[in-house]
Amino acid sequence: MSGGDQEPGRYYVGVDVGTGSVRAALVDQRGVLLAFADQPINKWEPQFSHHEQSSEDIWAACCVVTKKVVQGIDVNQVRGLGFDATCSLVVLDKQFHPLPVNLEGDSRRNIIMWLDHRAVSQVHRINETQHSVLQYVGGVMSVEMQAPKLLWLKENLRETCWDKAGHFFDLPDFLSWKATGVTARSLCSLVCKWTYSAEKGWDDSFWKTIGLEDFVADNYSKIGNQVLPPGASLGNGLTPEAAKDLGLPAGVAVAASLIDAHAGGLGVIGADVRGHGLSCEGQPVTSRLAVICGTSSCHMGISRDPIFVPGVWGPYFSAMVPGFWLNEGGQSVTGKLIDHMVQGHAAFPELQAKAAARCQSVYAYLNSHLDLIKKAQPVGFLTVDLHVWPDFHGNRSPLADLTLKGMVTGLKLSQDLDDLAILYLATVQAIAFGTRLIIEAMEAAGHSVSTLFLCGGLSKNPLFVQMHADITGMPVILSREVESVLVGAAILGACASGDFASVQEAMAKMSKVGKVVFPRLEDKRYYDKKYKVFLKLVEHQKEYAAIMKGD
Ligand SMILES: Nc1ncnc2c1ncn2[C@@H]1O[C@H](COP(=O)(O)OP(=O)(O)O)[C@@H](O)[C@H]1O
Ligand SMILES: O=C(CO)[C@H](O)[C@H](O)COP(=O)(O)O
Repeated sequence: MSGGDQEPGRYYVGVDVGTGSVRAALVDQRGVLLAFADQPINKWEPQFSHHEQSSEDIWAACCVVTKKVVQGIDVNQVRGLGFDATCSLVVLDKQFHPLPVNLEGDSRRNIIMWLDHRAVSQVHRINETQHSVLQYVGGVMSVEMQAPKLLWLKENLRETCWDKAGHFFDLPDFLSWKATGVTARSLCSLVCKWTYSAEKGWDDSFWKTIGLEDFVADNYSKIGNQVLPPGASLGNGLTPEAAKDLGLPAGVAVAASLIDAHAGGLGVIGADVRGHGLSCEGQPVTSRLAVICGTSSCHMGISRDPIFVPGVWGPYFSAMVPGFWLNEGGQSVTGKLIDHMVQGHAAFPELQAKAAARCQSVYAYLNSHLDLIKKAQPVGFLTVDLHVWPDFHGNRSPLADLTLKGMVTGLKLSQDLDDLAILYLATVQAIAFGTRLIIEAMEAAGHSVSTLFLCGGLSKNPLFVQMHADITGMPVILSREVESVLVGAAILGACASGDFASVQEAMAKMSKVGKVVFPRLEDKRYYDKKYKVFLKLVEHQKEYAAIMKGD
C-alpha cells in the first residue's frame, strides 16, 4: 500500500553510525521518533593522521542500540530497517573476516576512518592524472575518499592486507551486508566516494591509470559489481543470524544504505514548510541546503541538472534524492574542532567543574556565560578582535586544499573562563563563515539557496544555529525530531518495506519542520566585516607558505 499513514502500528528502525557513537531509533509512519538509544564506539589513532575503527565493535554496538529501541513493542510491527554510516573503508578477507589496516597487524582494527589522512601521497598522484572522473568530485579528489586509501593499502600493506583482501566495503554497505548477506552496494556510497557513475558504471581507465587495475581484472567483485538505489529492499531481508543479533524477526525488510550526511539530508530536506513565513515556501526543493553538522559538517544541495562547483564534491546523480543531482560541500572538522578548542584551553577543568555543578553540558554553560559577559551588545560582537580560520584538518570545500591549517589571531595573556568562552564563540563563528564561503561557491556555479536545514549533534547548540543564521543571512530550519539523521535512516527502512511508493513520498510524510531561527539582519554589517577578515586569514596563510618555500 502507498502512503502508509492510514495504517496504525507500522514501525521502522533507523540505525546511524556516526564518528563517535552508534544511534538507533524506532520511528512511526509519520516520522515520529518513539524510542532512541546510543552507544559510544572505539576509535584508534595509532599515528598522527591515522584513524581506525573495528567493524565487529560497530556491529556489536548496532545490535545493542537496536535491541534497546524495540524493547516493549511487538517486534512483528517492525516493517523495515535502514542503516546509515560514515564513509569509512572496511576491509575483509575472502571469508569475510576482518583484515588489519595497520602496520601493527591488529586485525580488530580493520576500518580506515573517513577522516584518516594517511594517503596524502596517493591522492596527490591521483589528482596529477587529471582523469575525467575527477570532474565529478569538484575537480580534486579528497584524501578522505576511498581510491587513495585503497592505493595506500596496496603500496604499504601488500602481504598482510591487500593480497588477502576479498571485500572492500564503505561502512554503510558493510552494515547492510552484515544484516542480509547481500554484498550489493548502495549507489550513494559508490557514486560519492568510489568514482562510480550512476549512468556509466565503473571507468576502467581510471583504475588502470592510478595503479589499481586489479579491480578491473576481476570485474570489480571486491568493490561492488551489483549496485542498488538507496532504499531498495535487499535480498530476503534480515538473515536469521542477524535477526537474532538485533532482536528483530528474520525477514524484516532491509534497505540499501546511505552515507550519514545523506541520510540527514533525506531526513530534513523534503519537509512541508507551509505556514512558517519562509521564502522557500513556493520555491522548488532545490532552494534548500541541508547542513548535517556532527564531527564534520556536510552541505547538501540538490539540482535538476548537473552543476559543477569547483572544490565542492559532485555533481552526483541520484546519490541522495532519486532523480536529482547532488553537490556536497563540507568542512572536515567542526564538532571535533569545537571540542578540541574547548578541551585544550587552560580553563577547561574550571569549566567542567562549573558545568557539572549546574548539571549542564559544557556548551550550555559556555552559552550562558557568553550571555552574562556580552552586557548590552549582541553576543556575536564579543569577537571584534579575535578571529579563527577553522581548517585544522585541511579544507574540504571549496578550497579543496588539505595542506591548509588552523589560525587564531587576537590572543591575549589571560587564560580565564571569559577567554575560553570567547575563543569558543570565535570558533563557532569561523565554522559558520566556512559555510558562507561554501554557499557562495555553490551559488556562483548555479545553485540558488534561500534556506538552511540543520541537523546533527551541533544543531542542538542554539549558539551554533543562531550564528549560522546571522552569518549566512538565511533562516535556519530545525526539524521536529532533533535526531533527523535517524529519521532519514528510518525513511530508507520504510521504503524497503514497500509502505511508501518512493523515497520522495516517504520524505514528504516523515520529515517535519520544528523550529525556525531567523537571522538578526541588524548585525549584518558587523559579520560582513568579520567575513572580510576571515578571507584575509587564508590569503595570508598562503603568503606565509610561499615565503617559507622561497629562498
Ligand atoms: N547538546 C549539545 N550541545 C552542543 N554540542 C553538542 C551537543 N550534542 C552534541 N554536540 C556536538 O556535536 C558533535 C557530535 O555530533 P554527532 O552528530 O553526535 O557526531 P557524529 O555523527 O560525527 O558521531 C560533537 O562535537 C559535540 O560537541
Ligand atoms: O564525508 C562525509 C559524508 O560524505 C562525512 O563527513 C563523514 O561521513 C563523517 O560524518 P560525521 O561528521 O557525521 O561523523
